[in-house]
Amino acid sequence: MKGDIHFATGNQNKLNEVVAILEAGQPLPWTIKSADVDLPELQGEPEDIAKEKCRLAAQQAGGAVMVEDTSLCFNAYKGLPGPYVKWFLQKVGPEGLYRMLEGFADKSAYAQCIFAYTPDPKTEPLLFIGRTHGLVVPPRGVTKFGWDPVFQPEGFDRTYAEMEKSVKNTISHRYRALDQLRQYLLKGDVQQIDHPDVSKTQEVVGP
Ligand SMILES: O=P(O)(O)OP(=O)(O)OP(=O)(O)OC[C@H]1O[C@@H](n2cnc3c(O)ncnc32)[C@H](O)[C@@H]1O
Ligand SMILES: [Mg+2]
Repeated sequence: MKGDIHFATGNQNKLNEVVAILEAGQPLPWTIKSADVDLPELQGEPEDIAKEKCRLAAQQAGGAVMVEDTSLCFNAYKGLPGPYVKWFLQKVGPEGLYRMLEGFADKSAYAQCIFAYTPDPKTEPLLFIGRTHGLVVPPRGVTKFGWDPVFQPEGFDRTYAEMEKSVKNTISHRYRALDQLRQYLLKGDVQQIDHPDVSKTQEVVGP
């Protein structure tokens, strides 16, 4: 076993999906622990946000850290709301997100997840990007996780909210990004400095 990687997030739904995706695939020789560190909502390009979030999390947590930042990008809006979807969702809800596209013929969008990983607080984070293309539709399904009821992935007649979790977790933006990070960790010669200093950590996936 190679040690711990802290997944820093304040979002329980993300954590649940990350655990389910990792448990369904090839086991990692690391223990993934959740770290409840306080992360700011940064602004800028999604890649820069993920990198900076990872640097800040690594400073707080010490040791190896992964974070992710998720965007929902409307093609009619040239990629917005993108990383700012959290605020739009909070103010107008899933229905309001759909209604933002009412005046547009193009309802296409993509969900994007960027994982950023660093083996220690001094190393530049690496990025792993996953996208799932689809349509923004009137909300269908139970609202359990964010904008799931308004996103219908390409090739499906169901929204993320109407799918079994096990199906979402094999085609989602999060799965696609996390699978690349998993491949990297399994192949890569990852240096590990093991000095976690997070008060609220919890083991979620063991080797
Ligand atoms: O602590 P962090 O990891 O940053 O968690 P967060 O909830 O702040 O998440 P983001 O900053 O990445 O903002 C993404 C927004 O999109 C939502 N979201 C993320 N992944 C989603 C998914 O797979 N399906 C639906 N909504 C999702 C999430 O609830 C947020 O409102
Ligand atoms: Mg956030």
